Amino acid sequence: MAEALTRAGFTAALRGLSVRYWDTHPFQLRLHEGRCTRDEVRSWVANRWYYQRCLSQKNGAIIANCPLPAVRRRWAERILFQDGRDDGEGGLEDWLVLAEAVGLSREEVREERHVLPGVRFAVDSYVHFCRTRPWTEGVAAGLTELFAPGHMADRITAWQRHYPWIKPEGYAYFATRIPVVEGDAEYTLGLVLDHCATREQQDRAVAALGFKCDVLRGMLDAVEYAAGRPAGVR
Ligand SMILES: O=C(O)c1cc(C(=O)O)c2c(n1)C(=O)C(=O)c1cc(C(=O)O)[nH]c1-2
Repeated sequence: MAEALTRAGFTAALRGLSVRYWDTHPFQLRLHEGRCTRDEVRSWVANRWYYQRCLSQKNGAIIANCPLPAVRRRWAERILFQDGRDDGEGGLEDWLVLAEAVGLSREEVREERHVLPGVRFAVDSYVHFCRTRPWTEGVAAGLTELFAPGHMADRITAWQRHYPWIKPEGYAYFATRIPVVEGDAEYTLGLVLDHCATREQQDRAVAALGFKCDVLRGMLDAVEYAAGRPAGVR
């Protein structure tokens, strides 16, 4: 087996996957350039709901697979972030506010009426991955958060410029998430660097992050394919 990478080398291998992140996907480019219709913006929001609503289940799976109390304790904060401490609080609630701000009803989003098969398959495979792989790989898959903050900030600027019809309260999710995501990503990177010591573990962590990039891009492939096609003939 090849020698383990240095911390710097391993970090560079993980960060190098930024080229596979979803910020350069054709749908994402169109969305940020203001070339999406209202229905396409709504489709992105309604489909992304499925990802949001599965995050706590995949985080629960990582916790279930992790034998370290300190890691479990910290990871549990992510579940509270999405689910809130009570009904009507947390990231999922903020996502429903975003849904309403783009003209969707809570019911149609919650009932997953617009969730496309490809999005379901991609997100379900992420949850399955975190259930069945060692916790270090589940954690490494979450490292797309290293690439997310700039992209999320660009999204707010682009949407405000190009889609003035979106109600401003819709941005609450991103406003709350952006300051948290950087800290989360740095913590996660430290965990992966500390706990993936052999070359084999390091390679698996890089592969996990690559897999996660595919999950995100797979979601957008489905949304882009469905764009402009009436339901029923997709
Ligand atoms: O808006 C985005 O572009 C974006 C991307 C990602 C990501 O890269 O997976 C996450 C989020 N947002 C996010 O809000 C979030 O809570 C989140 C959790 C995770 C994860 O894999 O655990 N990714 C992301």
